[in-house]
Amino acid sequence: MSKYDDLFDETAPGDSVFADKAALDPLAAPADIVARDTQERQLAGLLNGVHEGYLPSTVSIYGPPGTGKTLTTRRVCREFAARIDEFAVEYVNLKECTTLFSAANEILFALTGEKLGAYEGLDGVFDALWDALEGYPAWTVLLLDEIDRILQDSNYDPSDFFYRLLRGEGRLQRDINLSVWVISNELLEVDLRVDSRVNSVLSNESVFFPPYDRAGLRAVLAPRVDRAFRDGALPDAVFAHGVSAAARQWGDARKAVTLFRQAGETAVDRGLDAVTRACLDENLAATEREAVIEKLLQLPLNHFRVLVGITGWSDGESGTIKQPVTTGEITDRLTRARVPAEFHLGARAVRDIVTDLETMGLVETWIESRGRDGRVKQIETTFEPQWVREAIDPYAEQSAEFDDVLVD
Ligand SMILES: Nc1ncnc2c1ncn2[C@@H]1O[C@H](COP(=O)(O)OP(=O)(O)OP(=O)(O)O)[C@@H](O)[C@H]1O
Repeated sequence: MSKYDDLFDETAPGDSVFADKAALDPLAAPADIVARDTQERQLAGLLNGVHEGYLPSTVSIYGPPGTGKTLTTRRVCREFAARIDEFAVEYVNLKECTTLFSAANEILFALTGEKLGAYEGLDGVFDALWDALEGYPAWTVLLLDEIDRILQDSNYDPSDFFYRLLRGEGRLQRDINLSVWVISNELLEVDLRVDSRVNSVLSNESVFFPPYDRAGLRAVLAPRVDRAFRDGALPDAVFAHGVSAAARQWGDARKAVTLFRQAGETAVDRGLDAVTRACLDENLAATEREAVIEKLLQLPLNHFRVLVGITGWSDGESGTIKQPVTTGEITDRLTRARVPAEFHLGARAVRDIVTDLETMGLVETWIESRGRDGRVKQIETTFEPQWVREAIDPYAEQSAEFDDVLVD
């Protein structure tokens, strides 16, 4: 017997709690969309404008992650297109597009199945877009997902790009009815920091997707866990406990689905025939850690540095990370590293960044009175401070400048 026979034997699902684990894959589209009735109605109302000869130039679909924005909007638009011949919808995910040229090309690809070479430039791609849209039904909705990536383009101004898409010559000349729906975490104008010229051509139409509450998550999860687990492998009380915790912590359907899958895997690892509260609690902590680290990796460099400063002190005896700290301690920690002048952060900049971090929910602050020494601001992370240290390596890997400012 080779070692692989043993390996596969050992990891084979014996008495698994799962009946159909794929039901807990957040990428798998559910048969029905539940708990988003208000949003489905709003979207349908907007689309029905077609019957009156009007679609808004833009619609901002916004809300926190995992609240069903993409799923619901795509589904409602697709169902409408299936019923109305003069209407078409195209969905474009721009997550890989860090330049406006590549974003325009990706849109072109969705419409025509082809991309243009770089030598054609942005003008060439826009011309091709209008050409393609001429062959489209009278009304077209372009759904743009994860558009915030294009803010990174230093060659073009995103506002310009948007202005062209909404008011471009080619579009006006050919009288093309294009409605651009942007899916993102924030309102379109906030997310893209559009200038006043673009702001004046946005339609102010928006559909907000709030985090799911307990009832919402229960509705989303119930049909999935029903399929995913064997009879009796997820007791009602354990299900209710997981739903409440997920609603309290995130209100995010994707994370909630993942939580139940991981809890099931923990039960299998431990040879249990049912998922327990402990299986859920353990994974709640792990999912929380992953979510925080993911958030830390998205932070601008100085914000991340200040967090490194906030968690950069150890308590002498125990060696654990000292919390809370003062603004003075943070600046002190940051200036200890050998940092080139252009990266210096003064006390005032640190204070501003701490305020930002507080708004983002990453730190908490309060004022402590120290008698004759006056009042001192105390700062600590709202999560396990060790997670900042765990984020340092992955942050450094993705940031060319981080090595210059690393606090040693
Ligand atoms: N109302 C719902 N009914 C059924 N499943 C849902 C619902 N909402 C979300 N889900 C599940 O959660 C996953 C994530 O949803 P979706 O991609 O629509 O979120 P999102 O709000 O667009 O998130 P992000 O901002 O992170 O892109 C979906 O693929 C689906 O599995």
